[in-house]
Amino acid sequence: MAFTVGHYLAERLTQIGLKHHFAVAGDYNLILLDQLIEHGGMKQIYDCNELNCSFAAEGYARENGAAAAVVTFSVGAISAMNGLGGAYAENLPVILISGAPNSNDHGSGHVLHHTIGTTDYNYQMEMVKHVTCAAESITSADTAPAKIDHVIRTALREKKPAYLEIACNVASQPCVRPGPVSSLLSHLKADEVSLKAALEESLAFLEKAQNVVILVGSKLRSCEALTETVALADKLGCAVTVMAAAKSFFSEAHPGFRGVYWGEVSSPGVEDVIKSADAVITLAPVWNDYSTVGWRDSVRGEHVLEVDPGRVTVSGKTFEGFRLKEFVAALTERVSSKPASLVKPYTPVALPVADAAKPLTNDEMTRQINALVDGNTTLYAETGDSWFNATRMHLPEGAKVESEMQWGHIGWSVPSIFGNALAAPERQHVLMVGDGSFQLTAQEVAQMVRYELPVIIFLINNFGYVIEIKIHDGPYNYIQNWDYAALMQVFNQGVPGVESGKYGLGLHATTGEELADAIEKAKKNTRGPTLIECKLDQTDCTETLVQWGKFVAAANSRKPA
Ligand SMILES: C/C(NCc1cnc(C)nc1N)=C(/S)[C@H](O)COP(=O)(O)OP(=O)(O)O
Ligand SMILES: [Mg+2]
Repeated sequence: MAFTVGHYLAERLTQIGLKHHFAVAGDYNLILLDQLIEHGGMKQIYDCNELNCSFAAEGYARENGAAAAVVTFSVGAISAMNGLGGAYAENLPVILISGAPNSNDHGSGHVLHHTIGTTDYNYQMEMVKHVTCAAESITSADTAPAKIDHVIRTALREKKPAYLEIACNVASQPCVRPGPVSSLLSHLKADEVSLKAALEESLAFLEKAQNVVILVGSKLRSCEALTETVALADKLGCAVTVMAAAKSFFSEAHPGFRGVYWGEVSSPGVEDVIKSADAVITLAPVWNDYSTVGWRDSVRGEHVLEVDPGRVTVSGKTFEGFRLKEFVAALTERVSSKPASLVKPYTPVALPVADAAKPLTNDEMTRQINALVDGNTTLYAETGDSWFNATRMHLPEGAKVESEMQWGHIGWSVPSIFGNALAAPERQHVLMVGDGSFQLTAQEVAQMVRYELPVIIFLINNFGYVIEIKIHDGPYNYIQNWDYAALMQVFNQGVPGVESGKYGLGLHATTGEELADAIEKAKKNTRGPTLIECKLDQTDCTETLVQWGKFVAAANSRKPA
């Protein structure tokens, strides 16, 4: 078997740790899909559409560190670009690979199908450059290795999505074989002078402080510094708080954990922990309109040691030329203990057990889901009140929470948890998704049925876009109601004569008792997803959402300057 361009790509993707890639077929990518299968290093997983394909890859990258999605030209890739926007916003190295027109067609004046009908097919490359850190077009085998290596190395180094388009007549062309993958995985060497200067300035800043607190931000995972952060917390012996989008990036079982900081809508007592500190170490935060509660609050200023990806700012000076993980490790070496901020004990707020026979409430649903979460659970929180429900949960050691608070594309969670479950089949996957979000990508549950993934889906049916209702109400926030649980009968149709792909389970829960019973059934359904449709009153949402929604609405309605 000749080694081809498609094999080279497959070899590199396998070398960086991919065991799967996601795809939607189209005539521009069929030969490439054959090459990827022929190579044998990864399982090819199919999605219902290219938006879901790109989000499934995003979810895979959350667990696996990187991912790849293969789509057809233009009609496929432009849909997938939405998922790339999400991967860019959430700092995830997803490689989008698009089949592309025959290399002989460029400059030929040919009008091709699936294009916008012009004779210049470059518009896709121009578009995708805005949501990637590297983008290359492969129209010949001899240039393929350098372009493939550049795109993969850049994506891994910058933790951002990247893009390749491969002409449909090139994927099966003979190609040289790749060398060691180490050249794609290496990082730039730190500037020791700058690192040392940043360290000295930071130590002097912390030496003067009494009440030191760490605030963990949402970019910390993509900086690969979660372990280093625990070591710093242990050495300082201080309080550690997390931002909502960084929920689970620091263990809530750690003695220093003190809750979620979110300005005025923080967990009880946490705002005071931050406000009473005379030194806050912020680790890779994102201060956007949502995390600042409508620009009302951020933790910045002279009392803050700002540690960002590749930059430290403290005492009026700024330093760069090293990775966050290198700085945190070096700081841990030299910093002295600062336990003053730990004086107050931390007791998470426990939700009361409701009367099981009464209509189901948001609090009771959240309480029961929290009880289901164990150290082996990955809990997905879709945009909506699910964010606030996840934020108020208390997590056991090892539990993970996935959210998308920067991009905030409703429906993201269904395909993303599908990809995440494929990356970590040994973990329990639990999804909290609202009725409005679910309607955008519901069909990807069929793939969970097909691949027999026992994802437990809490479909929160509060009859509309409640988060939007709280921000600004109008007729546009009300949607057609579905029988969501009944969808499983539709998806269980399976292929006649084929045993697999028929074990989805759909259940309704209108009381605490019904929900408890449904959860027990879901835990026993190991050969397919279980969707539990939780019916809630439309007015039943978290108080935090109501407060936060008001402030965000006020920010949105600022008069033009
Ligand atoms: C419509 C929209 N956001 C606007 C929006 C519209 N389109 C896309 C792709 N992404 C978005 N965030 C949002 S948050 C809805 O309240 C979600 O409704 P649902 O899933 O039902 O959750 P809640 O009821 O808890 O709000
Ligand atoms: Mg809703």
